[in-house]
Formats: sequence, C-alpha cells, structure tokens
Amino acid sequence: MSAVFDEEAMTEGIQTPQRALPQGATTTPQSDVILRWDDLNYEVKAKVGKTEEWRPILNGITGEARAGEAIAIIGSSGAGKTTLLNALSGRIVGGRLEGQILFRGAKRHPGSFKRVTAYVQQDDLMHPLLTVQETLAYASKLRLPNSQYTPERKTERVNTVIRQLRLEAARNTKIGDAATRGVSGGERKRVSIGTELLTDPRLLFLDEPTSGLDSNSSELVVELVKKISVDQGIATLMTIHQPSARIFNIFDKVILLSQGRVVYFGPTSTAIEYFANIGYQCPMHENPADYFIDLMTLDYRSDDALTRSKAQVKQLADKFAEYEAQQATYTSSEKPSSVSGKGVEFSGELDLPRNNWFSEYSTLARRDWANALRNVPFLMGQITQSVFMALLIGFMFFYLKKDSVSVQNRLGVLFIIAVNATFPIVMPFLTLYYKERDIMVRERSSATYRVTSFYLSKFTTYVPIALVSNTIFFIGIYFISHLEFDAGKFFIGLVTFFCLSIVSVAFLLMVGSGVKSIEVGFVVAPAILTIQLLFGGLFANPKTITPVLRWIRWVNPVQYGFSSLTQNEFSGMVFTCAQGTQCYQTGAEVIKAYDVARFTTWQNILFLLMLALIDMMAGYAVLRWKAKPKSIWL
Ligand SMILES: Nc1ncnc2c1ncn2[C@@H]1O[C@H](COP(=O)(O)OP(=O)(O)OP(=O)(O)O)[C@@H](O)[C@H]1O
Repeated sequence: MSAVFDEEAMTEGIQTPQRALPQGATTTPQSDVILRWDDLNYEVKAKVGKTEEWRPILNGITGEARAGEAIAIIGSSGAGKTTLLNALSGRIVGGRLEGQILFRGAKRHPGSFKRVTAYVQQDDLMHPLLTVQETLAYASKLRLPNSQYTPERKTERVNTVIRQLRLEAARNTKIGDAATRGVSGGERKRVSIGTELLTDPRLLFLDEPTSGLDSNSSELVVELVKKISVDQGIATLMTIHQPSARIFNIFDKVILLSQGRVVYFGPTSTAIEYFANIGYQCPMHENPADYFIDLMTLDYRSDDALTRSKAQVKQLADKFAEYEAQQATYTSSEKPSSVSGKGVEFSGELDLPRNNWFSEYSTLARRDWANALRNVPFLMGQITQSVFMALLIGFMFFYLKKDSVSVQNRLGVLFIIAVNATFPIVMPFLTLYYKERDIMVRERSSATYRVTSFYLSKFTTYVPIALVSNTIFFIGIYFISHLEFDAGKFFIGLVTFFCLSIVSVAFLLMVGSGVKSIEVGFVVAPAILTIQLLFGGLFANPKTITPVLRWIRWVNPVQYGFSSLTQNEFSGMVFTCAQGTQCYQTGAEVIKAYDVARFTTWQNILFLLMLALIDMMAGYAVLRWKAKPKSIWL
C-alpha cells in the first residue's frame, strides 16, 4: 500500500453520495482480490449432557472480497455473522478453525495484517472528554508512522477523514458518554470508523455499524463507507442486522448466512433473481433483506415448524452449494493465485512501521493529561476529599501537646496519614484505570501501541495527581494537629507519605490490570487494603503476631510507612508524665514498644519503593498477558 494519498481525489465528490449505486460488478475493479477464504469451518466445544462435543458454527464458507467492494454479511441472530467477520479479521479466540484465508494471495501475518486492515467494533470505546478532532489527531499520532508522515501530513489526513465522514460540524464537540452529552450516535460511529480509516487500510471490517442508529443515520454510515471503499479501493465487509431496502441496495455483494452455512453469496442485484429461480419469489413491495432473513430463520413456534424451517435452511444451503459448483464464479477465477500463495506469508510490503517507544509514550501521556485535566469532577473530588479529611482529622487531633496523652494521639494521626495514602487513592483511580484498560485492549487489537508505553503513561499521570491532592492533606493535618515542627521531620514525613502514595498507584494498576471486571476490583482492592491496615503496626504489635501471619509485614506498605512515620516523629522527643502515672517518657520508648525500629526510616522508604516496583512489574506482566492477542490464525 502506498502511504501517499491522493487527497483531492478522496475529497472530490464527497458532497453527494449516491442513494442507490449501480449494483454488482460495474463499480468495482474485478481483478483485485484483497481477501479470499476457502472452505472455512469453525467449531466450538459445547456441553451435551455430561459430555463435551464439537459444535459447528461455520460450515464450508468460501468467498472473496475485492478492492472497492462493500459486502454485507446478513443473517438472523446466531447465524454466525460475527464469527465469520472475526475469523476473516483474525479475531477468533478459542475453538477450532480450519480452512484457508489469503490476504492478497498470501498467508496473513498477524502483526502486519492488523496494521493494514481495520476493524470497527460494534461498541465504540473512546475517550469521552476528547473532541472529535482530538480523538482523530491522537489516533493519527499513534497509528501513522513518523517516518512516512510529517506532523502536517498527519493533520491533513485527519482533516480528510473528517471531511469524508461529514464530521465538520462536530469537529470540536466532545465524544461524550452517559454522564456528559457529546456527539450523536451516528457521529460517534463515524468517528469510530474514522480512527480506523486514518491508516488507509486495504480491508475494512465493521461489526454491526448501524446497530442502535435510526434509519437515516444508518443509511448515511453505510453510504459513506461504500463511497470511501470505492474511492480508495478498500474491500469492506460488514455484518448488518435487518437492513432497510435502501441500505441493502447500497452493497455490491451480500453473504446470506444461516446456521453457519452460506445460503447466497453474490451481487446484491442478482439475489432476487437467484431466489426466484430456486422457487422463492420475493414479493414486489417487500424489502428483499427481510424476505431473505425470513426464509433463513428457524421457526421455534412449534416442533413441526422447527423441523420444516430446518429442512428449508438445509435445502437453501445445499442449493447454493450446487449453484456455486456449477457457476464456479467465486471459486475458480482467482484460485490459481490463491493456491500459489499457499504457505507463503504476506510479505508485509504494505506494512506500516511502528513509531518508536518515546513517540508512543509522549502521545499517550499527552492524551492522558488532557483527559485527566478535563475530568473536573474527579479532580475536584480528590482535592475536596483531601481538604475535608485534613480539616476533620486535624481538628480531631488539634494541637497535640508533648504530654503522655499525646502519644496515643500522635500514633493515631500517623496511622491515619498512612491509611490516607491507600484507600482514597486506590478506589477512585481504579475506576478511571479500568475504563482506560478497556480502551487500551481495543486499541491494541489494531496493533496500535506497546503495552509498556500505555502502562508507564498511566503511572506518570496518576502519580502527580495523587501527590498533589495528598500533599494538601499532609500539610493540613501536619500543622493543624501540630506534629513535631521540624523541617527535617516534615520533609522525611512527606517523602514517606509520597512513597506510600506511589505504592498505592502501583497497587491499583496491578489490581486494575489483573481483575476481570470493575466489580471484582472493588471487592479485591478493599479486601487487600483492609488486611494491610490490620497488619499495619498500630492494632497489633508485630512481635506478637503469630508466625503463620507475620510474613505479611514484609509485603505490607502500610507497615513500612507507619514504621517510618513513627520513627521520624518520635525520635528525640521527650514527654511529660502526669504525676503518679506510668507513661512513656521518651519517643525512643514508644519506638521500641511498637517495634517500629526494625529498619531505619530510609530503609523503610527503600522497601516502599521496592514494593511499588514489584507491583508495577506484576501489573505489567498480567496486562501484557491480557493484551496479548490469542486469536487463531490461518
Ligand atoms: N466461542 C464460542 N463458544 C460458544 N458458542 C459460540 C462461540 N462463538 C460463537 N458461538 C455461537 O455461535 C453462534 C453464532 O454466533 P455469532 O455471534 O457469530 O452470531 P451472529 O450471527 O453474529 O448473531 P447476532 O446477530 O445475534 O450477533 C451463536 O449461537 C453463538 O452462541
């Protein structure tokens, strides 16, 4: 693929997409087979009683997609449309896939195939706080290689896609989500398609691009996709649910699927004639798509009806297999080139090189900062919580004196400081991270960027935000409750608190990367944090904890943090005892009694940083494993 676009040719004529384009082969060059698939069979293991059996999902599917063609995959629910699209696009996970798929006559190479093809998923996962223009601009920075595109050319490419997809009016509108009003459903879908079109793919897959859209928006989406396919010589395959007659007629070809078998594959224009020839005449004023879907759908209203409809579907599929064998239209003309490509891997001559790590990281970091700074409710929530807690706890332990009573209160304040570096960071940031992780997995499925750049970008965005809000808390509580006014102690206390906050960010990234859903995260994270608090050193003296559980101290950041803060605060202190009472007279006695001097303050800080590193590495390993494509490639 040439990465150089003919911008003028692409923008010319975008004003009036045809309502009903001439059907079939007339609009498309017939020699350019982009994708060919032969005898695809896919089965999954299914439980039958107590045993497991292979259940066929796709059965002997053959076909091809040529440059400039828009092909619809139509069928009733459960027919296998998405499965076929996934098999062709390299997104099948699990089960057994057999047959042959050739991209430009050669075997597909997972990395390069994904970079030169595009897949628009049914649900559009995008950053809600970015505008349409920004969404496309960041995608262009991440996806288009710097070696082939200057920043100006990337901007031009974004502008072209905006024009092609008629998004000019929405250019500066935020994407939005359930909480924030943003672009319309149709515009959102077009932005989603736009991010995929930026790389000028040869092959475009779309899973139900019209679902949830009204008829006008659906028609516009399909028309624009068809127009772009013709203009840029892209082969497009899309699954679609019950298209209107107008939408049906936009497609060049249609694959009618039922029970995993092809009932018809050929020009849309000849579908009615084909069915009429085998005894199924579509009534004059009926939508052909509805008529075909009715023919192919199993009727579950009664046992008899089910048997009859099953026999009809089998008959339709058998008839088409016969017809196909006779015509040999889609199996013989390009076969020689396909067969000659067998076993040869697609060379990647069209491949888009990846950008270097720093370029990826800096783009992701800028995108993360833009998202974070616009998330005003989140930032205000963090700051308000810090101020509120600082005032509440500060005044709860207001102006501590240096008497024996203050020992207990000082320990309480120090412990609350340690605790405040855990829950208030982990829980809100976990929610943010979980959404981002899903977007990352989605973007990575198009081989967009590395996991390391994503992960470090998150860490370097979350840490400063956590530190700023926590500093407000620390300064507030330190001075209101009157911990030792000593510059050195204040500094060491702050450093300890920062390190604890860093561990918390690393911890939430680890949990957020590992859990399957946010709900699980909300159970796992508080449970672990609560254990950390219980073994933090205030409630139970580490010396008295049973050896079976004593090891927890080694992996407990709260314990290191509390030890460091306590040593720091109490070292060198002297307390006045009320007459006739027994009490701690020096800070050293407190340090000894609470067993917090096992390590020095700086050693505790070092252990905290080591824990942060371990959490980061564990989170990265899980995330990498999760983001690793597990699809089956033919
Ligand atoms: N990995 C899998 N494990 C078990 N069953 C599967 C798997 N993949 C697909 N199926 C089954 O295969 C059938 C076809 O699924 P598919 O999602 O492709 O249908 P579809 O035509 O896209 O349906 P819909 O329009 O409802 O999305 C369904 O019955 C589905 O339950």
